[in-house]
Amino acid sequence: MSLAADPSSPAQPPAAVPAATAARLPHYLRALSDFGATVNSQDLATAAGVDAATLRRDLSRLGSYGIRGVGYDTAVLSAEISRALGAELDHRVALFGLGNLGRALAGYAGFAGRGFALVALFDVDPTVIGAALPTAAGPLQVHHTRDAATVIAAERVTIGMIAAPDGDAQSIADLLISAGIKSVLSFTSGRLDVPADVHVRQIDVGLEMQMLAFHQAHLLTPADPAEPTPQQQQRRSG
Ligand SMILES: NC(=O)c1ccc[n+]([C@@H]2O[C@H](COP(=O)([O-])OP(=O)(O)OC[C@H]3O[C@@H](n4cnc5c(N)ncnc54)[C@H](O)[C@@H]3O)[C@@H](O)[C@H]2O)c1
Repeated sequence: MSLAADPSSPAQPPAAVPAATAARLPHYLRALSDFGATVNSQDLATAAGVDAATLRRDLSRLGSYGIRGVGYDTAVLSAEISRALGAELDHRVALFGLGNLGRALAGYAGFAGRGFALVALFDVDPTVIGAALPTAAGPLQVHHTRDAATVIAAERVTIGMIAAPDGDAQSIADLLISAGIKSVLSFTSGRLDVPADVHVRQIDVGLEMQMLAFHQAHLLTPADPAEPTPQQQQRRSG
């Protein structure tokens, strides 16, 4: 009995999946790992933090409809979502910057299960160049950033990850682009100037903290009731 689309069918073209749906797919995939052989849409939606209608609409875009009264086959649905996310592809990642953050990323074991292999490490610090840095997948030699073009080609890197100081991010991005890399994940703050066909995801932790501070400030200081509403202001001035 097939509860979802045949996993041997070809992957959906990315254009068929709206960006908002694509952004929710990793959450569904993570949530699916908490369930047994089948899961109903309400339980999966709750675990993923969305409403059931959104989940059903998102999954229908992948061709997965589930079965009334039974739900979704978790293994089939996981394969379906992984394929839509390109997780079955061999994503080979190069990491630039092996300081506090870079070492933590290199040691994170969670990338491999999602189809990402860390295959190249770069830094400019002479004390680490040539050393074998421990990573989740075993020790990996650190190269100098100036050798990136050669190593990226040899290691068939497809994704560049930047955990170097903010001021070095653009030059590293330029280097990645000239080496043919189209996908960049940067933990630095500040805009990166890249061609239109290069996809940059930026994780600025400081910015995220500021957003939390903003919400916190508004939670703690609710709008002053003495403050006139825009409508009241308009009436007064009118
Ligand atoms: N540590 C954190 O918790 C944290 C959190 C959020 C964001 N960040 C950002 O991540 C980046 C790295 O932070 P960190 O704390 O790991 O810094 P860090 O100073 O500990 O490490 C930076 C590393 O980058 C290397 N480096 C410098 N120029 C380079 C280049 N051209 N190519 C490759 N490597 C180069 C340095 O030699 C060093 O090993 C910064 O942009 C920082 O703002 C850090």
